[in-house]
Amino acid sequence: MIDVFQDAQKLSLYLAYNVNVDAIVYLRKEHIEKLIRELGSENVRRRMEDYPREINEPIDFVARLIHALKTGKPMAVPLVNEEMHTWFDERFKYNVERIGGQVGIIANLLANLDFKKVIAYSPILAKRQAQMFVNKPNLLYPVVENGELVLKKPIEAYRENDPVKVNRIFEFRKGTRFKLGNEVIEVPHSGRFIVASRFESIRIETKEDLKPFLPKIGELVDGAILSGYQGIKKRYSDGKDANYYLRKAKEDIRLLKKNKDIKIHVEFASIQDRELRKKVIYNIFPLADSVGMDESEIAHILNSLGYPKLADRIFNYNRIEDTVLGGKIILDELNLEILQIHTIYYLMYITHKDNPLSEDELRQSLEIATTLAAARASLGDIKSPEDFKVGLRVPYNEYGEFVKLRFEEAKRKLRTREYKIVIIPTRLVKNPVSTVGLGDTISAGAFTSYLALLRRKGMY
Ligand SMILES: Nc1ncnc2c1ncn2[C@@H]1O[C@H](COP(=O)(O)OP(=O)(O)O)[C@@H](O)[C@H]1O
Ligand SMILES: O=P(O)(O)OC[C@H]1O[C@](O)(CO)[C@@H](O)[C@@H]1O
Ligand SMILES: [Mg+2]
Repeated sequence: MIDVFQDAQKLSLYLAYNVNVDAIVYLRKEHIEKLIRELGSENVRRRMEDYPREINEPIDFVARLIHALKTGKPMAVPLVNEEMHTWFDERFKYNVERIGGQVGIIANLLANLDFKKVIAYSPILAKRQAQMFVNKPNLLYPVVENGELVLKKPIEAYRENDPVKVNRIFEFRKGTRFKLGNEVIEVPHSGRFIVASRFESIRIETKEDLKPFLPKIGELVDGAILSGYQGIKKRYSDGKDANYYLRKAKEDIRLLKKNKDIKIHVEFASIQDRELRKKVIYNIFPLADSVGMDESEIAHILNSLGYPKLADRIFNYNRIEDTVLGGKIILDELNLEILQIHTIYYLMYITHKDNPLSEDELRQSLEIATTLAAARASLGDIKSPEDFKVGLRVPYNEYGEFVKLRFEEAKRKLRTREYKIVIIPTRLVKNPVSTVGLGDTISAGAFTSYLALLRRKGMY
């Protein structure tokens, strides 16, 4: 496995579009009970039934937070009311502020793992975000100067007037118990609840000056990891809309592939609005080779594709058989080369039978992914390739054998002949430093090792 990891380090990657500041709160029982007291347990319960899909007022936040705590599922809900900044800041002291967004997290991870080159792009780059990137020669931000493409360290490329985007992350821990009225709730899994800022000023796009250089950037790298589409809004006050930005996003992928047929991984993230979610899936997935997502997200996607019952089963029971079935549907309907699903207890790849990698190789790639996540969960951050070993010391979760058994059962029940499907149990850290970004870490490890394995076989 180490040799595959070493081959992956030789790769160069392009990343776009989101770099945020994650302001993290470690949620305690007292925080939760105080919020419930402030807003009233009956009000919270009622709003939980309404299931608000964006945060406009405090009760929306508390309702969705409690829902996430009750299910123990990773969720993200957009914050659309800028006036709520003060409300949050008066109530929470942020324990940590660190780089966030798929680009921010994956850029620092790959740069610290000594990958050959990481070109990280975000349409906004304020000083605060630039300072959070690791300062290493292999992590660069693309700018256009005198009509030429120049790759600079983020700290030399930030723009004074760019907005800073702060997301609030609520880290919750398994076993936390609190009362909602007479109901005692115990959090079933550790995870994170993201309050994702969605404001007019931040557009998910490649700025016009850089756009003509995307084919050149494609030539410079071995693959691209794209994410951030979840930040597109339905409509903007200047008349632009989601269709406009998605058309631009499709153009970007075509340009990146224009001079060299690089593989594209799309890291999916929660999109609450059903219409928007559907648009992102139908516009972007068909242009991607590989897609990664967590268990809430696969359920959301299946809902959009018209499989609400299967979606509910996956969300509520996380059964392997259902995930295999759902994964096959997504792989086929959107015609992906490979789909990677990360859940609390297992990681899964689904590809078509003709994928050049063997099942054993696909498993190795997932092993690298979970090892990196375990290292990050143990240490908080991966600072050097040496940290990989820390992940290797984390044991598989206690349901490891059960996972394998259930998978064999699922394969017997379902038609799987036309596919290669592999599964591994996660190496699960009991008391993670934080969980936000572990999925991004898994997907970066999985996709880059997948590319490295293809390259070994002369297939890429
Ligand atoms: N304590 C932990 N130790 C190791 N891996 C973990 C731990 N908690 C979660 N993970 C892994 O991280 C994944 C989280 O992915 P995801 O929800 O996409 O997070 P994010 O979007 O914040 O990166 C889980 O599916 C699981 O595989
Ligand atoms: O959708 P947004 O606002 O770019 O935020 C994505 C969020 O997902 C993460 O990248 C984790 O996957 C967080 O670091 C970040 O806050
Ligand atoms: Mg994720």
